[in-house]
Amino acid sequence: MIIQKFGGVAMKDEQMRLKCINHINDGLKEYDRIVIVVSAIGRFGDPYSTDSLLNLTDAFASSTAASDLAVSCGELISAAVLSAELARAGVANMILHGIQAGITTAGEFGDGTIAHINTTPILNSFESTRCVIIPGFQGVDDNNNVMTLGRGGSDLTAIALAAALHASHVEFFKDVPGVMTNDPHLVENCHKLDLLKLDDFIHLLDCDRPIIQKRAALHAIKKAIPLYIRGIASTESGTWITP
Ligand SMILES: Nc1ncnc2c1ncn2[C@@H]1O[C@H](COP(=O)(O)OP(=O)(O)O)[C@@H](O)[C@H]1O
Ligand SMILES: N[C@@H](CC(=O)OP(=O)(O)O)C(=O)O
Repeated sequence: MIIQKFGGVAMKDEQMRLKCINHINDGLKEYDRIVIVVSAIGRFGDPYSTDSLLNLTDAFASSTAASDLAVSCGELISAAVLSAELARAGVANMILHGIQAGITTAGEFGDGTIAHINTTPILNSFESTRCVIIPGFQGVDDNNNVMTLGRGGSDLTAIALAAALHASHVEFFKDVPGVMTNDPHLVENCHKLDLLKLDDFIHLLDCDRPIIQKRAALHAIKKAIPLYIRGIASTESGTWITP
């Protein structure tokens, strides 16, 4: 089993999602079961992106629980869109969301942590499909309230699921060909790294827009989960990050 994570940029429009579907089909050729973790579609300004949902009303400042419920819908919409487009492409799949996904959170609304993952619903789903989609960035707390995991939290969803399900690794699909020596959108003449240790990777995440969420990478270190970061639009090999 592998986990494939598609972020907001990979999911941003139908053309990009066709690339996601190709990567999912490639994954299904090689692995018997795939868990797909998706983030909300697009970035600020796109209607169902996390930032757009966060800005629906200033009143969210008065209820972080209400804010989390609204913002979590971005990942639900994204999961539903990908599920339908996969089905249209002939790829059988199933979505597990909310309480169905078995992800229990703790902590504060807007910045929760994953306290526990009950893998039974996902494992049961694999009896009828090889492809399970989980909306990232969220879980439900002990009172069944939806709670989000902090910005970039779909990365944590993906890595925590890999640990709980004993997946072989997590694949991330990005708008860059892999992990570079620096953020290529900020620094010229960076080059791609082929192989990296998690302990060295963590130092590349102390920036405004890290390639994956630092909290997620720390979880990968704790649980010894290999990561593979590659370009959504390229066939060239990406970066392996190993424990
Ligand atoms: N060392 C790095 N190598 C490559 N990209 C980096 C690096 N550091 C930061 N980035 C940034 O990470 C971005 C990809 O992450 P992000 O946009 O969060 O993806 P996603 O949509 O999957 O969440 C790149 O566009 C790049 O600007
Ligand atoms: N959509 C959430 C969670 C996330 O991880 O998104 P992305 O994978 O697009 O960075 C956010 O913007 O914070």
